[in-house]
Amino acid sequence: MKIADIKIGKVCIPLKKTFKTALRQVDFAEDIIIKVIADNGEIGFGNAPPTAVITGDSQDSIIAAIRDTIGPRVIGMEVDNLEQIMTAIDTSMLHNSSAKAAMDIAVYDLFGKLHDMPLYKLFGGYRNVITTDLTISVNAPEEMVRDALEAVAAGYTELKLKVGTDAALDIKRVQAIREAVGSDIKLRLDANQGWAPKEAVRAIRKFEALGLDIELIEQPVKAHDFNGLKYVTDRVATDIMADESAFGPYEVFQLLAMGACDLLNIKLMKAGGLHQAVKIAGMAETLNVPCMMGCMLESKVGISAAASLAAGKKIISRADLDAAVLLAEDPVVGGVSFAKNQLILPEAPGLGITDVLGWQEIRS
Ligand SMILES: C[C@H](N)C(=O)N[C@@H](CCC(=O)O)C(=O)O
Ligand SMILES: [Mg+2]
Repeated sequence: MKIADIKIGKVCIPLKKTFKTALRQVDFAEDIIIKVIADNGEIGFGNAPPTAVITGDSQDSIIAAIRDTIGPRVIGMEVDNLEQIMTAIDTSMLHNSSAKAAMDIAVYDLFGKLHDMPLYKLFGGYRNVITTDLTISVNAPEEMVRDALEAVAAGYTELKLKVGTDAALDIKRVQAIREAVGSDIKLRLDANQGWAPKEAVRAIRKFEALGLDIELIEQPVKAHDFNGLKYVTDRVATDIMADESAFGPYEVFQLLAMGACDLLNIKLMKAGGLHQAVKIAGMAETLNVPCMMGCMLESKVGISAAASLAAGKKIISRADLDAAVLLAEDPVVGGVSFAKNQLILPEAPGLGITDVLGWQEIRS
């Protein structure tokens, strides 16, 4: 099976509710979706949501990288030569991790189809169901309480609260939500780089003093500030997770060598795809650093790929794979299915995806 053609398209899906973090606010998920077509007609699906504030990748940069640089490198290659294709993707250009991830996901989908195996089994098959949290956007405390209660009523037992806009208000937000949802619901926080290191330590010690029982805190400080992240990790009892700092395997290696965090959030769009994410999981497992599989605002193509890796690997013990349920519509046919807060992995080969409805081809 050889890679014969690559088609690039996009979907634009409204969100059920405005998504707000300390970094950005959005009402639509824009997702570049590629179809990598093999010479026997089989299609591998991949995706890349442009999340410029985190990855630096825009819609135009993703399209250009796939069309002009990464795509031409892999056309004609044998899907069975997976390692060679992955090297071609990785060495095709610097950065552009989202475009690389799209190509990597589509090639893995084809590889699974070629070998008639679902991707989660190919990655180790540790489990076939995973539990995801649901993200609560940062808003006024009353609105966040309403959203949190709605999520709990819908069956979510783990909530990821977005904070990081104002430390004093963040304390009120988290306190109000803990009071409303009770002690059985797991609360994790994501500051999306919003605090300065000392401010983070003060806020987290306050959460601890108030007995708010926070499971973990994601990315308290700026992505590049590894020393600041370590400063926080060393001074609080609550577990600290690196997200934006833990970009690809090299950054993760540095963070782990420094002991700068307690946990890692792995995302395919930061790592550059499944192949690189496997390297991160391997380093984490070696040092017994638990991982969460995360996502951007993306369609079920990327969520199915991320869930496949998370289900495959024991060290990926947590999931923030809620993007597809934040969308008002699901244009993806097949892939993971949802039952309340659980993602059920498909037994069909590859990602188990057969079509993406409303996909508009981009021609240049
Ligand atoms: C969607 C997911 N729950 C999430 O919060 N992901 C990112 C932010 C993604 C974005 O801004 O599109 C995160 O910071 O963990
Ligand atoms: Mg995060």
